[in-house]
Amino acid sequence: MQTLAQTLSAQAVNASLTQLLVTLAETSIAISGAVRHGALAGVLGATEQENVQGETQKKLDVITNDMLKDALKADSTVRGIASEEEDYVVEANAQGEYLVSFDPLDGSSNIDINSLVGTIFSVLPAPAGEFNEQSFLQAGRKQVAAGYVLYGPSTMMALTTGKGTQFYTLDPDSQTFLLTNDNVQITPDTAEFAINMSNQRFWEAPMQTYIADLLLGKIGPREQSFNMRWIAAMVGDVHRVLCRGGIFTYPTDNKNPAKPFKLRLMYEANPMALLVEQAGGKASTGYETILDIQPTEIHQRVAVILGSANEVDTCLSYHGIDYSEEPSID
Ligand SMILES: O=P(O)(O)OC[C@H]1O[C@](O)(COP(=O)(O)O)[C@@H](O)[C@@H]1O
Ligand SMILES: [Mg+2]
Ligand SMILES: [Mg+2]
Repeated sequence: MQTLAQTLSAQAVNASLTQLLVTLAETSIAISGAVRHGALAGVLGATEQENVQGETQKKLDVITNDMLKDALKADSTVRGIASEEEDYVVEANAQGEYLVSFDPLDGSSNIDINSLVGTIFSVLPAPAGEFNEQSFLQAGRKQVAAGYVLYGPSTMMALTTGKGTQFYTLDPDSQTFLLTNDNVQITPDTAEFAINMSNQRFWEAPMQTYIADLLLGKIGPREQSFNMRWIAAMVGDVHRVLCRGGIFTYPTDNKNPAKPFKLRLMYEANPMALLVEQAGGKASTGYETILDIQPTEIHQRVAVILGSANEVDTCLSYHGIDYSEEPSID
């Protein structure tokens, strides 16, 4: 089986991007070790701190953020970083060619129940000149690489450098990632959806109607039964979609009108959207293709609808309807 470096070489990925991706892979192997030790290492539970988004930080949020920040600052290819757990962008090396945005621990509410968590990352080219937040504000389409590492029963990495999406599995003996799927393909059709149903009353009309039709199953307009899954870690839900198809959404809601979206564009939606598109799927907000959004700030949030291409299209067709005139779709 091919190693990560061998696969990147076969893809003609340049030396500096290869170096950066190896740094990310090696750091995630160290994170995998920290996660595995769980309660034995005293890394479970919350800190006293909040991040810039007002969320209480788990100990592992802080530990994994520091591991990635230290490793990336020490990598000469990195110009700067942006993280869910850092209020502001962090400058790294003046000569660095790349900007890395990351969610060091996705699904952190799962950590104390020993359930799925992961790390999500996005790599953008560093613009010439001054380094600041503005440097990161590039559409997701500009990403030169994106991926996640899932700390599950086995540790797996999904990665794209724009040449399809690949899966690697961490060999626990050699502590190296080995290529286990060189061409991930999302089935275009699906009978499985993922959404946090507890927010139903807060959704906009298009999502209310779309999900209601899925729930009607064979007696509804879709004339088929749909199953539901929700891991509460985007990294786990998107991994399932990449493995066996499905539609995943965290839609707009009005639970808190000041915060209509949950997922973060730069280090959750964009990298996942690139992985999904590179595997033949689609990713949208309902009104706009995620990878075409022009970001306005590093911690901004967006609605996300992604997965099997035909099912995403069906969901989007509900968003084209004027619900003030017509409350339901035939
Ligand atoms: O708890 P909810 O509302 O179901 O939200 C789950 C979503 O929140 C997230 O956990 C946010 O990620 P963080 O753990 O990095 O904050 C997503 O991964 C997941 O899809
Ligand atoms: Mg997250
Ligand atoms: Mg996180």
